[in-house]
Amino acid sequence: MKKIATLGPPGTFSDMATGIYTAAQSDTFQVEYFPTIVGTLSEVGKSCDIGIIPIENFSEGFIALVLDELISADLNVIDEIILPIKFSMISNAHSLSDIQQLYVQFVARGQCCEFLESLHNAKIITTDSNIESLNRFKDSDIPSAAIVPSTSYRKSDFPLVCEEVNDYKNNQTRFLVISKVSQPATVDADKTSLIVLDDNDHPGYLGEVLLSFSKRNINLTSIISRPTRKTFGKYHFFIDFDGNAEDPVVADALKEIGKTNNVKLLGSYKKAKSLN
Ligand SMILES: O=C(O)C(=O)C[C@]1(C(=O)O)C=C[C@@H](O)C=C1
Repeated sequence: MKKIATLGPPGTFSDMATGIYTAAQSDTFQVEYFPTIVGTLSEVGKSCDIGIIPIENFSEGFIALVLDELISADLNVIDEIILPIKFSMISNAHSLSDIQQLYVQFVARGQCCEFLESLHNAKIITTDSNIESLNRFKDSDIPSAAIVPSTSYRKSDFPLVCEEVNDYKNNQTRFLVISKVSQPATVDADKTSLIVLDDNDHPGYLGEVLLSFSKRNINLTSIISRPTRKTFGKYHFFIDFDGNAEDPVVADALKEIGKTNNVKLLGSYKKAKSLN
């Protein structure tokens, strides 16, 4: 049976995305849980065949540490999933002003800023996953709280619950399905991801790359830079675009870009439907 790596403990949003992915596959999978996002990613191709990793939140943008891992690791993107994200705050205190400490996952923190700003007395403790936040809160013996997935608790178990504490009602996170082994793109693959590695910085570097897409009428869906960490002013570019790398027009664009740049093709896959 194939093994699939995801962020644990069970009940994280990553686990929910994993459930959606596995339900749509003909293969059966055994889910393996890891305590951190980077730890999950690093098990892909080792103890696990594939992994499900959050890559982008609707309001917070891309998760930098995932982008950085994709630059250095040799991994392929084979699918994506978009999930609605709703958070609640649960507490063993009776009023917000009594809360002394609050557990929140480091990406979730940025999605609940307005609510967290309103808590003046609580020390904020960041965690690696939303279910770690839940478990550490349950173990605490002082007035505490946690920001947790809205599906992860029973309201009647806690004296204080605030629902939908996420800043944006329509909050969503995009997850990537990652594989060590490259797979032939499915026939319905209509989106491609790549990284242009900054090995050949020169005037017009980015402009030339963009021109290769625009003159062929290829629509970019995102472009994001990450520093090379070698010197200021040098960046790698992550580009997502509509189209399959095997489509002759796309293949032609990739060939042109590859002549003067070091391109890391991450893969072509079926674009997930946005939940708007
Ligand atoms: O902790 C979880 O529940 C996760 O699956 C991680 C994660 C993330 O890091 O983006 C997933 C979705 C939300 O954006 C918040 C947390």
